[in-house]
Amino acid sequence: MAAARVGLVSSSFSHALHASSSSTSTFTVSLRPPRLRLPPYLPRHHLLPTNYPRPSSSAARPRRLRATMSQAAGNPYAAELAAAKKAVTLAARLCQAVQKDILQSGVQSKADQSPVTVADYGSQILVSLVLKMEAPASASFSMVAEEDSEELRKEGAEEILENITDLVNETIVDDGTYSVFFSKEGILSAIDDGKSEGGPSGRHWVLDPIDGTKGGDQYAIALALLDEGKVVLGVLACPNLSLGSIGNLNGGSSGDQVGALFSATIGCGAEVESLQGSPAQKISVCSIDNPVDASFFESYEGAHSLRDLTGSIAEKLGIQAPPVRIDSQAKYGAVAQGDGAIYWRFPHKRSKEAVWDHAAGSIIVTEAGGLVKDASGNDLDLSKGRYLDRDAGIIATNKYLMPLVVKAAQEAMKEEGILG
Ligand SMILES: Nc1ncnc2c1ncn2[C@@H]1O[C@H](COP(=O)(O)O)[C@@H](OP(=O)(O)O)[C@H]1O
Ligand SMILES: [Mg+2]
Ligand SMILES: [Mg+2]
Ligand SMILES: [Mg+2]
Repeated sequence: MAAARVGLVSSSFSHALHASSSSTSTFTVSLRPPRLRLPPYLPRHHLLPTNYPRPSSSAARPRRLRATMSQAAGNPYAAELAAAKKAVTLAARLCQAVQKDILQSGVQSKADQSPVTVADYGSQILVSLVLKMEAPASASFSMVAEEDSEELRKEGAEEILENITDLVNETIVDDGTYSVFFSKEGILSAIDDGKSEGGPSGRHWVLDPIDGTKGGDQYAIALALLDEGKVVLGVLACPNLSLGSIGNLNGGSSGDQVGALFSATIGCGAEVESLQGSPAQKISVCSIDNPVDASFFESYEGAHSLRDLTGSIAEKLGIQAPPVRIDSQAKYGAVAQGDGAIYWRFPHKRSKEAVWDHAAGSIIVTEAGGLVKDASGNDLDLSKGRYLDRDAGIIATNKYLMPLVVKAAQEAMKEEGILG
């Protein structure tokens, strides 16, 4: 089989195929796709049609969705947006192939004891591949991504590495866009494409390959582009989130499409479409201005946010509706489309918040007309490297509620001794 080893700098497959050898190569381009089969314990095309519970307050009903033209018209980042959508859609396909329970069989523990799975690694590799193949200016490719190859290079990780390699190659063959084959070394090297430190100058992709690894039903593949220190686009693939039941507060009907793709580009608004490719719909945050009518989202995982504190903030605001707890940045998507009024997180300690946990979600909310601030009411600064430099807590809501929520949060934090 003829094959050319190439670096990931080509903007098209045909270009890549004719590229000369490079010692920095991370994958092999083959003239004939390899014949690969998923291991039997990794079933394909199996979806969990789950939905998060809808807020019970009728005032939290969102505005009707409006069909819009694609964000391509007049969008200076149209090419990057198209590449980002393609990247997370392909990664979502891999994630769907590896369902949660099966996914746990390939679980690795990171140094901080948080889990990372074959799907986290696989998703990160596919996003990096698609961005390098599709996005312009890929010669200066920089990506700040959550995972690295350290655990996979350790003794005992051979089987997991083999599973990831098979899974990634199988997904690429199934998709059919790229005739690319990853070796095990290529897999390790592609994961480490995400080691950039980001920062205030130049362009950096920011990726959470699976947000919500350790959680309930919801997870997201979250990808954003940072340009000169500002988030300029974000896409959020939520494979288990239902579309089409937005006005139905009792949850989705069996006819609902499952799999949502949120996207936003700076100055162009925010949209949602089906992961299977329905026309995009413009979205906007709700216009509730009385907190009594508001509902709020917070982490499904109790360890990720101080529930005593958020209970006290909710009480100060007079919020009647019970908390809606879901995993991942799907919460940002839910606020952006007006499913609820507020998303907040107040970590237990002043733990570091990673840029990939907020970059995509925050621009989707701000482009939907909302605000995203820290607990002191300051804008988030995602240009400080891999972690946010912020005051305790993150709040996403509309412009009416933000000052009220910040005030209540400050008071509650003082009472709890969290602020001096
Ligand atoms: N103790 C903790 N406090 C705050 N956040 C935490 C945490 N442990 C993990 N996280 C972060 O919370 C994210 C999930 O967000 P949420 O709580 O909104 O579902 C995780 O993303 P990953 O699943 O990508 O690791 C992880 O970055
Ligand atoms: Mg993680
Ligand atoms: Mg995350
Ligand atoms: Mg993650």
